[in-house]
Amino acid sequence: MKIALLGYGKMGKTIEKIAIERGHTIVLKVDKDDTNYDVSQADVAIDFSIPAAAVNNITNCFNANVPVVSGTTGWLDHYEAMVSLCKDKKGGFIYASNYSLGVNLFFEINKKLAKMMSPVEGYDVSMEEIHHTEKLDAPSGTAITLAEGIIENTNKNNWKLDNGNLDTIRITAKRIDKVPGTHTVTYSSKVDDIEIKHTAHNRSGFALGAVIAAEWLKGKSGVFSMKDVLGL
Ligand SMILES: NC(=O)C1=CN([C@@H]2O[C@H](COP(=O)(O)OP(=O)(O)OC[C@H]3O[C@@H](n4cnc5c(N)ncnc54)[C@H](OP(=O)(O)O)[C@@H]3O)[C@@H](O)[C@H]2O)C=CC1
Ligand SMILES: O=C(O)C1=N[C@H](C(=O)O)C[C@H](O)C1
Repeated sequence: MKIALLGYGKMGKTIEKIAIERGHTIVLKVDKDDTNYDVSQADVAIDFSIPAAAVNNITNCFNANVPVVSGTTGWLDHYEAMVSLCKDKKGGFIYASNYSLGVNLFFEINKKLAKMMSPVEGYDVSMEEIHHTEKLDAPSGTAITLAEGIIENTNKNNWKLDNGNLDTIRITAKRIDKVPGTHTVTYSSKVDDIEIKHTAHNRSGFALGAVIAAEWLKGKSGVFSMKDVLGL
């Protein structure tokens, strides 16, 4: 399969390695200030760039009729606009805040735990995410997905960074050199804590998931999620 890499930083380079190991060819690498590229030669594009570039890169893929796997976080105010554009152009689109199999299982555990905790009195839910110091967005996309999973299944109606009250989920974002990504959801009462935690040891899980998503998306049109790819 011919893959275009939109964004060639830490993730772009890890994805390249795994894609080549799985027999794919990288036909295009796009990095900073490279806005006049031609993606049409690719079977699938994979965007892991920066929040300010994601919308333009995804739009270019729809215009060139190339399905796109979007991993960049921090641009989700424009998600519905990209879904509409995808439908108008009959494109193929997957966005996931986190492509790793482990985190996608963790998302499901999080929703089940939220459902169990919802009727139980005396517990307050909060979240912590820890990432490397180069990360541009906070809270992480993964933390937002976890918060949405809790909101769907409890009486919490929003999340807040570094703040929270009875109705909201407090998310704390920490930046520590080199940390690939750690997410902890804690239900705290006066007598105990219940915690679930996912720790990424490196970026390979994210990258493998993105390549598997690209293999799955090739030749498809529509808007999909990692639940579709993994059959969860
Ligand atoms: N969904 C998931 O599973 C995961 C998502 N991510 C997300 O992926 C994104 C990238 O992460 P990471 O690789 O660690 O970040 P990096 O900063 O290492 O890489 C981003 C790259 O994009 C480049 N870039 C800047 N402008 C553009 C542009 N217009 N078009 C294409 N590329 C551009 C940057 O260049 P320069 O440095 O020169 O500005 C940089 O090389 C982040 O949003 C991160 O949150 C990360 C891991 C997993
Ligand atoms: O920027 C990162 O590194 C990561 N970003 C994603 C996010 O915002 O959730 C996924 C992963 O945690 C690594």
